[in-house]
Amino acid sequence: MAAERCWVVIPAAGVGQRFGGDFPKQYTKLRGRSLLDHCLATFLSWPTTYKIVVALSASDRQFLESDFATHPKIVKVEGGAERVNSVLNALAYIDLQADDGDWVMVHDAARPMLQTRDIDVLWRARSQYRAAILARPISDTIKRSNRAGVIDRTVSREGLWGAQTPQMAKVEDLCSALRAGLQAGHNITDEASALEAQGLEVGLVEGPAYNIKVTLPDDLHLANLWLERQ
Ligand SMILES: Nc1ccn([C@@H]2O[C@H](COP(=O)(O)OP(=O)(O)OP(=O)(O)O)[C@@H](O)[C@H]2O)c(=O)n1
Ligand SMILES: C[C@](O)(CO)[C@H](O)COP(=O)(O)O
Repeated sequence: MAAERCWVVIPAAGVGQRFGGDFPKQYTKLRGRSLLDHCLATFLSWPTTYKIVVALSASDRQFLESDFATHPKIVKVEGGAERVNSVLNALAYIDLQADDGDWVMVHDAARPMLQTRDIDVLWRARSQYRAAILARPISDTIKRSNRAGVIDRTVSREGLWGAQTPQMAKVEDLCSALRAGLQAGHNITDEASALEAQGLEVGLVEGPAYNIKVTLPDDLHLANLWLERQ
């Protein structure tokens, strides 16, 4: 039986509005390397990566400075208006090349701390689930606010997880789920939500606390603190 292939999609066409700054946050340096390049380096060092499809803004000129701008395993596609559109554009490329049964992992360029050992944990879950994601059980007490920014009520955290990435599925499943979700007008903020909407079982695989998404400036400080402990 041929070795199972895993494609990788890195959505990296965002503007980083919440992060601020003069350029898109995926090009912010963390220990001298851009957030995006941290992700690319990790997946390039994972032996099962088949190809990496990076979705970039049409106006992106900074990827040319990436350490991996001309890497043979990396393909560039144009991103879209929302993250889901960027992912779907990358999948459209993969769909033309994928063999039946190929897997794909989608990982945010804004999550630079992922390690190959974390990818291995998710990859091993394919024996148990047809789709799975890294996620973290919620440990804080959860509050829902009212319009005045006051606690409206406490929400049980029982069974609540914070979704991370990578999110893994069969190429054909993810392509059809995202297309169906968009067609139905769903607000798709991660791959799992589209798969769930199609009735697919998506496994939850515990991811590391350090696999944070750099969304706000403070998140970059947190990432640096984690790296100091490595
Ligand atoms: N149209 C978009 C929007 C987002 N992303 C990517 O999706 C990932 C997660 O999105 P997020 O953290 O929200 O990044 P931004 O959209 O850039 O942030 P903001 O919402 O603050 O603008 C990022 O790697 C981002 O580059 C993308 O490829 N295409
Ligand atoms: C995909 C994701 O990282 C899972 O938590 C998250 O949904 C991305 O959200 P964003 O607003 O596009 O950063």
